[in-house]
Amino acid sequence: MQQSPMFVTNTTLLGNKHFLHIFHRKPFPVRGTKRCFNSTSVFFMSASNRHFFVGGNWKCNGSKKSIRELADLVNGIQLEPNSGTQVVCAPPFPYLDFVRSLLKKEVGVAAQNCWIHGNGAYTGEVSVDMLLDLGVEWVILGHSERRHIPELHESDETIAQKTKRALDSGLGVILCIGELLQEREEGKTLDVCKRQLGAVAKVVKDWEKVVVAYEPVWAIGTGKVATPEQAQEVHAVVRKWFSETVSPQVADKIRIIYGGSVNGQNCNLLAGQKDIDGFLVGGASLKPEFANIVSSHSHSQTRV
Ligand SMILES: O=C(CO)COP(=O)(O)O
Repeated sequence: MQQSPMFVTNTTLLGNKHFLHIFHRKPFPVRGTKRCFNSTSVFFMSASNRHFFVGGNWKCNGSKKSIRELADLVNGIQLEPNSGTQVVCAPPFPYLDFVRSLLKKEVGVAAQNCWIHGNGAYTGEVSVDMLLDLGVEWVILGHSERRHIPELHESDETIAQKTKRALDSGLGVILCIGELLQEREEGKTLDVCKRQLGAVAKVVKDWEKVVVAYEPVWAIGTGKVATPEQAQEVHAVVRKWFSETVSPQVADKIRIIYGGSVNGQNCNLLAGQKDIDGFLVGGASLKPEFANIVSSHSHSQTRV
């Protein structure tokens, strides 16, 4: 005889993440057993209420045709109800307006850079006011390509001033930090990250609209992803730095996301780490696997 379905739920805390466990009776009891439940565990909220954040950094890629296709792909991603996951796409400057008009409103748009000053006689630059005028909500600052490509070579101080200008005007900032391979090999990873953050902390007091992206330079575009343990170690130190240097409240609230060769395969393990609150994705954000990365927080510890 078929039994009526029965659901039992409870919740547990793993790391900083709450899981809802749903036990459902199998349609037919296994012979000789009375207990016959399958269980499904579903991640539903960070204990600290940090919503998962996934940014797609499209870098210097795209055409009107390919960007239209990519926007269709992003619009097709089903954001899990109540997950609070935030998705933001960062196209090159000339496509910002086009992308804002194509993407559904739940998906944010970020610029990949902004000018350090306001409007004026600055040939070739794009001001924060212009970004706001286009409905852009975020800007990526301090990306390693802007710090380290010799023709660009932005300093910690320049990045800090840009961050201040963007925040003062009401934009959110995805602030990238991270060490070069040589710096990692010399054991300087944590010092480099703290130095880069420290420059910003000198001029920024309100961190409400900042997401920190830890992007080890050796992992960017190389296929050499940091292990979940390597990333978690740095994220934990960064959070501790916020607690000691800014405040425990900011440390608890601020999203620290990981970037560097994230793809549809490695995202779940990374997303399961206590202090990894999302991703900044380069190459894989141009492909269908971006959808897997967006939903990785809910699969990071799912057991069926
Ligand atoms: O630079 C990155 C995101 O900003 C990461 O790039 P990849 O994901 O291509 O390694």
